[in-house]
Amino acid sequence: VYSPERVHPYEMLTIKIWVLLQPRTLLRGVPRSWAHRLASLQSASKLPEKKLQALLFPLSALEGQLTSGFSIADLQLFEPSMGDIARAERLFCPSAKHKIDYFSSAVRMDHAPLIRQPEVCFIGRSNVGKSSLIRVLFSLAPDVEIRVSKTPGHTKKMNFFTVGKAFTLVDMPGYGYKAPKDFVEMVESYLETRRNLVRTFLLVDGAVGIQEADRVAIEMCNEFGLPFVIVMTKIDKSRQGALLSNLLQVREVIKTHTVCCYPQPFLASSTQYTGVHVLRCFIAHVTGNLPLSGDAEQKPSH
Ligand SMILES: Nc1nc2c(ncn2[C@@H]2O[C@H](COP(=O)(O)OP(=O)(O)OP(=O)(O)O)[C@@H](O)[C@H]2O)c(=O)[nH]1
Ligand SMILES: [Mg+2]
Repeated sequence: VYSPERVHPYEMLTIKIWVLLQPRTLLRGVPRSWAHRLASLQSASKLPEKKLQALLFPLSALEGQLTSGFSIADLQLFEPSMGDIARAERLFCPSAKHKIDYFSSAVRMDHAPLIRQPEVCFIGRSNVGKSSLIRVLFSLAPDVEIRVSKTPGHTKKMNFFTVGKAFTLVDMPGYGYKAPKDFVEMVESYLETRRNLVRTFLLVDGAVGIQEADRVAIEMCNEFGLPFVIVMTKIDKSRQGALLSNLLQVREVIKTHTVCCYPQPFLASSTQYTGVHVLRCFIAHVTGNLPLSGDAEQKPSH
């Protein structure tokens, strides 16, 4: 899995976390050659503390830009420890007993696989970066093929991926511009009827904020009583000022127009890997695969 040519430089962070935290505990059960390779790659992962913090918790990096009267602490509710992050990473790492794989696709609900394990799905406008984010979430399982494209409307079906027996993740076609014709029939009925759906990730472009089509999607989540969470994507492309004002807009919408939305928006960049590790941890947590240690558990997590 960890062939050096295939590992993104920021994925080294995972390795760093693993090796720096309890190597004996965490690497127990990992094949010897693999453990050696991890250790030898560790030297390549010397991220300075501040950069590490910004990479893991991008909200914190915005702290300095905020006006008085508003603090990131009000917003950043999900703060897993490094140990939690490391444990979540293991779930995203395939092994002989824990296969991470594409499972099937569906264009209608009666074609959706009958899987009982907890499920999360990714929705958002076409081109917002759903498939790209899923691809980096699965970067520790490089054999899982996820197609992304510059052209909006690329993902045409609901694509199901299984993460061992732990959970399923669904990549959805986008809404808005170039949405597939059967989008409503496909995605709305999925959201309305899928019993094992434990969390919906609604992706919003960090550079443009919540658009009209997103408001419709939020309304739909409210109507179906779905627990959902907003993820702001492509934050590497967004100017800090724009990102900040869009973040405040998202926060306001969550406060005033949502019923079951997680109060914290997440920030992510699929090219820089920003926010990806914490998202893995959040997914592991909401699918019931990761009881959190310490502080994070005491914070609200509806
Ligand atoms: N700079 C930057 N580009 C991104 C990021 N995420 C996605 N992109 C680009 O945005 C484009 C669309 O990405 P996709 O992941 O295919 O978007 P999608 O939401 O799955 O789109 P549909 O399947 O058409 O609904 C691609 O050209 C990606 O390379 C990001 O975090 N940063
Ligand atoms: Mg897609």
